[in-house]
Amino acid sequence: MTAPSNQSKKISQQSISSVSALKFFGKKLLSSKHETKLKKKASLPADFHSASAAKSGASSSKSSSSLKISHLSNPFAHTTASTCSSSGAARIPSTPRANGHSSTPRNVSITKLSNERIVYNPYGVSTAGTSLSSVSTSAKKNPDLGFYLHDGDSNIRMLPIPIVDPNEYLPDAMKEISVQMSDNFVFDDENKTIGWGGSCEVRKVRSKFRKKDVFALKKLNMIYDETPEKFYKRCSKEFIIAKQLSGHVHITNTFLLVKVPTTVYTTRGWGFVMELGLRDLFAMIQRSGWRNVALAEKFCIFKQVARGVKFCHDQGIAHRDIKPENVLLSPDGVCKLTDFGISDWYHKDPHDLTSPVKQCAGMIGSPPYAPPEVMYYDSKKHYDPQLQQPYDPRALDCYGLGIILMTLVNNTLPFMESCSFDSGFRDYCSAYENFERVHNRSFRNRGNYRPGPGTEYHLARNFQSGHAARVAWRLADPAIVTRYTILDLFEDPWFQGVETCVDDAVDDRVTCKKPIIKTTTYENPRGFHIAATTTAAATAKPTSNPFPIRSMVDIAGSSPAPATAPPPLARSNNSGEALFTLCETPPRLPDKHTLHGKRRTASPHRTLVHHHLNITDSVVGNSSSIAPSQLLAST
Ligand SMILES: Nc1ncnc2c1ncn2[C@@H]1O[C@H](COP(=O)(O)OP(=O)(O)OP(=O)(O)O)[C@@H](O)[C@H]1O
Repeated sequence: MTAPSNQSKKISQQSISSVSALKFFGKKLLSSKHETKLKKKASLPADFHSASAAKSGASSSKSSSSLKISHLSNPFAHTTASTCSSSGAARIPSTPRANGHSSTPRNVSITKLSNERIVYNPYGVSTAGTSLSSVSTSAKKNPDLGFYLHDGDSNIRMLPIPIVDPNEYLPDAMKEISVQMSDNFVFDDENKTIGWGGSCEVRKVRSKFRKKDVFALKKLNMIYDETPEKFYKRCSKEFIIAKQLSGHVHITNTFLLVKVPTTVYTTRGWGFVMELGLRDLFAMIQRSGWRNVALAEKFCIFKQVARGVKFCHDQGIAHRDIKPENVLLSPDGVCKLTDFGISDWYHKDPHDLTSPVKQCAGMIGSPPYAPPEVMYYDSKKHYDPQLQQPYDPRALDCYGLGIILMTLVNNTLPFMESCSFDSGFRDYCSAYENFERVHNRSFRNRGNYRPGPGTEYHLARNFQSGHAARVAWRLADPAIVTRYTILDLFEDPWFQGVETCVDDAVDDRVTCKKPIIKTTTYENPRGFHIAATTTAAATAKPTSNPFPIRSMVDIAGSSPAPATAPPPLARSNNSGEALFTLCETPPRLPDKHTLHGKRRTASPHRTLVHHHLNITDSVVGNSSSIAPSQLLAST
């Protein structure tokens, strides 16, 4: 791996000799309409790419690099408008929601909320002097959440007590009988952060009832001026999408949305209990040994990621932040998409997959993987507003796939940004047009499967196959109208012929270990804990749900019910006898019944033997418990 201190010399606009910078430049884009505050707090110098490159390697954790977009200001506002802008302003739900529900006082509060700006701060602290550059390198590497504990300062981003019950924000089908993390899980003794991102910290948690069952807890943090209400909406939307997609072999399973208590490990808030990934794809590519990985294995990884993207699109969801950091490798070596923080339903009516596609506007995604139509919204570039046209969010995912394929094969990013200010991108565009003009005039035509560019083209040189190069270039077509769609990709004969070591027909719900849920604790208005024993009968979803029946979109677009309204979910056994007992501390419950305690079945769906994990191990050493971000920090 390239040493961080050398990176500034090696990274140039034209070529990047190491993907170590990738994480740094893989920052999420900020909506141009919401960048005023960020400019003040996290402005990057004009010579950012060259001058900051050295720092980038040293601070390559996601938390130091990512600039979360501000479209999350009203993430649940699904309107009938054709534009699903990434900017909060464009997402004000002034029009009725697609489900036709009329305005309620809740809508009023949403409208008010959506006028507030969210500006991303990787550390969740919104002090006037805070900027990315002002955060110490050590803090970037290992953000210490200890300072969140100082609740007296209004700038400190800590959720007010009481933390809202996640069930209040979830559709009925996703409500859980247990929402307290500590009911069923304990933090791993290792006390290590295994990953972090713009608004989260990921730690290992263990089942209280079967210690060898380890999961990831993605503890979610508030960002900048985010209100608790916005926080809850943003996080529940991410959870709903992640949960909707769970069960596919190439999607990281997200099991529960839970309340996390303040402990020595972290501060109170919400968190996702997820399937634990071994490391992310970025951590693999970043290692020097990646260069020796056989092309067949790289193509296999690419195909797995593409299957994950296709599944998202088939479900009516655009991921919108496809990049190697958001691909986790399972302990079995299976590639799984994660991080649905800026994903969205892309149909006008999310429930109707035949309804028209919602167009997006604004900057979404992460620069090396974000296509030109997105980069036009970068206000710093001062593009003609005429170029800022609404775009199909699925095309963003396809472009990201193309850049991932180029990166996997070339062992480096093709260029920093897909815009005319980047000479590497300009060269790529020239090469693209040249190839089309000189070698294959119908290159961009649908159904043209003649070989793509060959060794004479810089960004096709290492493919060793004109067909593989064709797929990469067609996905990363700078022109959105001719770019491969996910269906085009799956029809491509070369892509179809790529062998994978994973059978995507396997239902991950069968193979993936799910957490055991045995204890349920609620706080009643008198402050007592109400602990419930889950029995076989109680494992069924509640029939007498105290929450009104609301659709996913309904919940997403509305404020939570008033704190006093919903009583805890009632449970009863077969005879109708209540299973709740009042006690001051939750009792330990007998290890008899489980909610999700299916045993993992046999093998991890291998059809062909590849060695992703062996490669990783040989490349990174015996580090199965080390998170990608730690690897980055330690190199
Ligand atoms: N289930 C998991 N198992 C293991 N590691 C994980 C898991 N989820 C996330 N990570 C690690 O934590 C990192 C951050 O997670 P994630 O991308 O979900 O956070 P985020 O805040 O949404 O990031 P971003 O800054 O891109 O928005 C990932 O890149 C990965 O390395």
